[in-house]
Amino acid sequence: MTALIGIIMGSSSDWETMQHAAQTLEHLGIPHEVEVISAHRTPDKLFQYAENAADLGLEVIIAGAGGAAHLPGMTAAKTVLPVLGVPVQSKALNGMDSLLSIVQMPAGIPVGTLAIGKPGAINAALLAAAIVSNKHPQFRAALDNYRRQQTETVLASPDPRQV
Ligand SMILES: Nc1c(C(=O)O)ncn1[C@@H]1O[C@H](COP(=O)(O)O)[C@@H](O)[C@H]1O
Repeated sequence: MTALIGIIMGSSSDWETMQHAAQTLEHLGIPHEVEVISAHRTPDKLFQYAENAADLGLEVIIAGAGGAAHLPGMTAAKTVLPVLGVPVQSKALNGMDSLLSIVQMPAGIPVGTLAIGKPGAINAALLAAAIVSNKHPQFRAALDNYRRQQTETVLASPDPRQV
């Protein structure tokens, strides 16, 4: 099966965060691809990627970027595929800049914005998995299993006063 989910990020320095999206999809067994693409530094590559994404079989795009994080919004401007934005934690402003520049899209061009950093990257993958499961229900079992394991881990956790 070709990749159903595309993970893109503004810089290879975002990989530390975005690897958690890739690892989550790996764990769920959902075909995905990863690329570094920047709306600022490689605008032509971004336009080409977003315009061709649906034809190449992608069903959801996860876009992570930090600082002036225009990548998710510009991707959404060039495709009607669902775009999930992950604000990468920036050094200067702790990711508030990333968050606000991704979440405050004008009406008409939606980006589903997740939390800053690793939790956002993991949840973007889980949400993308839920979206593709509508068309590919075989992945739903993996999602159910992920939830079950999580619940079991919490229920099995020791009394925090003894740790
Ligand atoms: N926000 C964007 C975009 C974009 O939105 O197109 N391209 C790169 N960047 C961000 O710049 C930060 C610093 O990048 P470098 O580490 O390469 O200097 C990264 O978090 C990246 O996502």
